[in-house]
Amino acid sequence: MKVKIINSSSFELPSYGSAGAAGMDLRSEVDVVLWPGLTEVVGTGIRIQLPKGYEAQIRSRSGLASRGICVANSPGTIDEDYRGEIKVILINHTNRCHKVFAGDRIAQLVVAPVTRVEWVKVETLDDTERAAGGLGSTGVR
Ligand SMILES: O=c1ccn([C@H]2C[C@H](O)[C@@H](COP(=O)(O)OP(=O)(O)OP(=O)(O)O)O2)c(=O)[nH]1
Ligand SMILES: [Mg+2]
Repeated sequence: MKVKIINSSSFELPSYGSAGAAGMDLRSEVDVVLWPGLTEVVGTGIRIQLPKGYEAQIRSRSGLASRGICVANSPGTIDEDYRGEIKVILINHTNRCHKVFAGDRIAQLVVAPVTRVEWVKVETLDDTERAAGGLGSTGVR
């Protein structure tokens, strides 16, 4: 997949953390402080060109999420036609400041196929057993 490094040539590209990892770990390009309860948009220093028919999802790393540092819009959507810097919207759910240093792995990028549909306007939809039941209609436990 094509990647453009925005600033430094010694920049470490996102990489898979294990042989079977679904996501590549994204690194912060900057030092930044995440204030308690607030979001911060954090640059990763890369621009990418997704293969046709694919999107990328930005997801939290569980190790950080378990300590209250999450991707606010997880999964963030990177469109196939986006050519800007990949940015990670982090939120600090804790009551303390959290420091991110340049090079820290802050999120993960999962590349996934996209399905697109076209609308067909109708008057009725096929019946199902569920019908309009939702929001816990099958029970909560
Ligand atoms: O976490 C994210 C989410 C989005 N983007 C970039 C890539 C994506 O293709 C573009 C638009 O994202 P989205 O469609 O989620 O945001 P929007 O609020 O609908 O903005 P737009 O009007 O630009 O589509 O912003 C990021 O860099 N990080
Ligand atoms: Mg959009």
